[in-house]
Amino acid sequence: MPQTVVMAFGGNAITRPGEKGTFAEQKANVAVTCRQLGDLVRNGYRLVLTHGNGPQVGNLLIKNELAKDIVPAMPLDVLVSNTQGSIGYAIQQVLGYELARQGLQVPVAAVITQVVVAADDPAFQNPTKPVGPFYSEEEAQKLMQERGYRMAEDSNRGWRRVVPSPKPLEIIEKEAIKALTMAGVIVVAAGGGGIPVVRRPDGSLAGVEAVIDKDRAATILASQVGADVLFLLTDVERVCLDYGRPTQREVEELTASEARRYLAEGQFPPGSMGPKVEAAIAFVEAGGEKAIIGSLARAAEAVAGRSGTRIVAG
Ligand SMILES: Nc1ncnc2c1ncn2[C@@H]1O[C@H](COP(=O)(O)OP(=O)(O)O)[C@@H](O)[C@H]1O
Ligand SMILES: NC(=O)OP(=O)(O)O
Repeated sequence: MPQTVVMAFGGNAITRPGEKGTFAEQKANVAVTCRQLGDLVRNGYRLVLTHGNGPQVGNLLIKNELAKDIVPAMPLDVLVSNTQGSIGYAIQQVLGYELARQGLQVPVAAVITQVVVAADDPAFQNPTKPVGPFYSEEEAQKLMQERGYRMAEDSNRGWRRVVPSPKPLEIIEKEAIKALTMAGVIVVAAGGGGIPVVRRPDGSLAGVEAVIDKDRAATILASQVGADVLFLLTDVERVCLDYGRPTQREVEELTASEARRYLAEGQFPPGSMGPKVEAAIAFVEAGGEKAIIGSLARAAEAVAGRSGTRIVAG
């Protein structure tokens, strides 16, 4: 039975801090990982990909506001769907080309994915998800005063706008994603954490203004496709303890209970590394073989166990 692998491409790794966020930059960053996936495919792995959208959806919010007197502004759930299309398109185009270059003809398809959240999730009153560009503290103060934005520091990298990030509960298109995966298609699903929707009493769905964390959504995706390994790929090679301090040190392996302890100690911020560690713990505690947090640029080495931080049961 071939192994199934879920890989999450981080939004801040698709548009890296300091980049403008052009589509060419996003494709170039995605290509670095796609070039490394040929061996996985050749060795018979089933691949399910997902991706973040923090920088990208935040940039759409800015466009929304700058053009609001010219064209209608779109709600945040629609902007998330836009990023599923654009980043899904980038991955489809680049991965299809890289696999073909290696003599592998494997279909790649992005699925517009809705993810159910709870209407009363406390996250709606406590926005923590960083989106859009990085600002100086002075610029952030100005945006908070003049635009009423909620802003927060993002892992010592600068200040960013933050939006609600409710807990993902269910992937609506799970059957389609699973059927395509079992048919040998490389599926790009739950992009940007999924389009956040709530289920009304009559069973209908309605979009809500939020950005779900893609690492948390990746855990649900992994359990629904029966993944053996979950990769959370970002722009650092490993998880660190005392990150940003003189005593900073990388960690190669953590048991779920060690990771949970460090999480409780505040080692991993809620808007960046925290959700990755939470997702990794949830995956292995739900029976997954291992979760690996590593660099988008060193995916093959992470698969081979030569890079990344492994979170294992125990
Ligand atoms: N303990 C830690 N170890 C490593 N990176 C950390 C840690 N705490 C915070 N970070 C930050 O988390 C970032 C990755 O989270 P994030 O930017 O949200 O990822 P992505 O958008 O790629 O999924 C790293 O670039 C780093 O700046
Ligand atoms: N939605 C989401 O988790 O995006 P990032 O990967 O950019 O945080």
